[in-house]
Amino acid sequence: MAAGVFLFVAVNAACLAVSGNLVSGERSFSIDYKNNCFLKDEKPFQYISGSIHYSRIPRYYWKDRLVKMYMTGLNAIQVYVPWNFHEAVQGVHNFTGDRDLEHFLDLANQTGLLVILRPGPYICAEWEMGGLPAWLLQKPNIILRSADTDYVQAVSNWLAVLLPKMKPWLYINGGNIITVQVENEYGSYYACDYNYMRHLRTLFRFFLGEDTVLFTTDGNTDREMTCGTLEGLYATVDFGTANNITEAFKRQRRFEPRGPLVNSEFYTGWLDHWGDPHAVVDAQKVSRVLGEMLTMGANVNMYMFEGGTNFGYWNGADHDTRFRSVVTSYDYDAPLSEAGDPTEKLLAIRDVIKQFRDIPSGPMPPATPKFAYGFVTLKKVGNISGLLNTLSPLGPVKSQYPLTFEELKQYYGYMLYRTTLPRDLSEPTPLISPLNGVHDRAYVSVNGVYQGLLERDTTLVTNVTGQQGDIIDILVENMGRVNFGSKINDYKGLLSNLILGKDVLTDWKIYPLDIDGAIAAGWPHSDSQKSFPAPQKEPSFGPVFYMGTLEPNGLAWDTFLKLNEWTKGQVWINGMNLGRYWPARGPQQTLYVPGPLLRKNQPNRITVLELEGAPAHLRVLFMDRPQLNATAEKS
Ligand SMILES: CCCCNC(=S)N1C[C@H](O)[C@@H](O)[C@@H](O)[C@H]1CO
Repeated sequence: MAAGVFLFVAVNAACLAVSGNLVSGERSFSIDYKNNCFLKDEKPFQYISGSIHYSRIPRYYWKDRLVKMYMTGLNAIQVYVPWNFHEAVQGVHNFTGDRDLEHFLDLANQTGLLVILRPGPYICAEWEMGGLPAWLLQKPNIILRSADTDYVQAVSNWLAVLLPKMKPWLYINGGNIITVQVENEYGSYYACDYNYMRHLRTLFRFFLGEDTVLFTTDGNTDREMTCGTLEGLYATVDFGTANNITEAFKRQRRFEPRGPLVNSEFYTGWLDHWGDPHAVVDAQKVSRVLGEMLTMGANVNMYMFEGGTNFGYWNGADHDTRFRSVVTSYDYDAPLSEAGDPTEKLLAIRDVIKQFRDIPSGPMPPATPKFAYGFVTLKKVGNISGLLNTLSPLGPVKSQYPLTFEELKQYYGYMLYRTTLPRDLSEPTPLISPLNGVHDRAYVSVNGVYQGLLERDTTLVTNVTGQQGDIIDILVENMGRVNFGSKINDYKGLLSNLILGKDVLTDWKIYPLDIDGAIAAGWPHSDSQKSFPAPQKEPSFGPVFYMGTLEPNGLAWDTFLKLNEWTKGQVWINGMNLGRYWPARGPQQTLYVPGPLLRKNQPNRITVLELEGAPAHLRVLFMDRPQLNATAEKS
């Protein structure tokens, strides 16, 4: 070890065994600024933690993942609380089923895992709008993550519900939550609003008490640490394998001269956007750098340890040079795979942890069984244009100019914008969004015949032909709201007018689409006695629904759905929205299907919305392994 590092380690080495004067049986968790460490019940404590997001794992698999993390030798887990997962509708809170946070905390407690809680209210996390509920955008000029009064009012109301639920779970109150993070990498946000952070500190202190260890996490620059930290909140940093550890912790020391070294997000992998090559991080590098940090006595949380899945519409997006939507899989090349399978990376990490603490004896629980159920051939249900009575039962909202999703109080999924052609268009005529106002993709049909698509930032024109009075349908897809940076106030739909040739399109009928509601109510399978288009096997174009049945075989094992030669769309099985598929763009080629979602002895209902083009064979394939790193050409 280089002399410089040795000196840094010597100076910052975690505290030696000190014994406090704890009243027997009293629990405490605090910071020892003299000896640079955490104290748990007055004894030195170094956490070795991993991030796991309950919102990305079906409830029935929570225990499986937690036990594997415990058997790896972790003594803590780190958990985000996505505000929008629990308050989809303003004022209506849901903590049941897959949202039963207290059950998750209890399972962690039973498993012997402490918890580092990160309730935000903003969490980033490649999660839809960084966890903020989209209904905040109903105030047109709201300044998110600031002292904006409407934002602060909504935040205060939310934390007044969440934090009292969390207080009994604090370690000092008999639970397993040892520390609580305030906001998330606030220093990376443009606002740098100390009044906002001070308000959050007041709220967290009010609801959680004076003894709870509150902290912040920021990325590795001085600006981030300057705007992200606040007196009374312990400043921690995050960095991955590419960073210099000594430099990173020196930056933490500039803001926390004394106290434990903490890397709150040690990146074990990375995220994928549609169209990216699949991100991977070398397992040996991860385990080596982990060992170096633990040797320094640092507290480390590995982000992610178990990534899981962005089911439904929960994926987020980034917007640096352009809008880039995050894929459905949150595998993250993490030590536990998306399906919860231990990887070589996990075993390498376990070998490192063994050098620092006893790890539980006994076998690592195996991967859950996977089954290749094989091919299912679907049949066409119909075009969206022809299904509006089912999908938009309340009918359209009429407006001279387009309205956004938020104005119609529909926050996720798809919306249909309909009007008529203002004149004959015998020649292909450009349809454009001059202000780049298509958020995020628009699929254009005339009289039900698909014409082409528009895409935010990248495809701003498509050609249309038809006759005056023909019906033009524009299906707009919300691809997930930006979760990082200044563009998180990410309105969806047609944000500005569309120009067709020299005409501004007006007099819209706008159809909110409740596809998930219709499918949950049994459509289209419950209509199976109704006649559907003849099952010709022909390629089709534009937004079309298909259905099929995976016949039961007495097994309900994990499986992976591959839509080979399909283009882009959404899948539901037995009413559950599995998320988006886009093999044409990749890198993800399969969707994770959790086994317990399937029925062993009844037909499993498959519904697919293909947005662009389905193959003539109309087949989908259930495989026994994932494929996350290929584009269609290479698959
Ligand atoms: C491409 C920009 C990514 C910005 N997010 C960053 S740096 N990250 C930090 C953030 O705190 C965490 O929630 C995750 O979002 C993580 C990336 O997985």
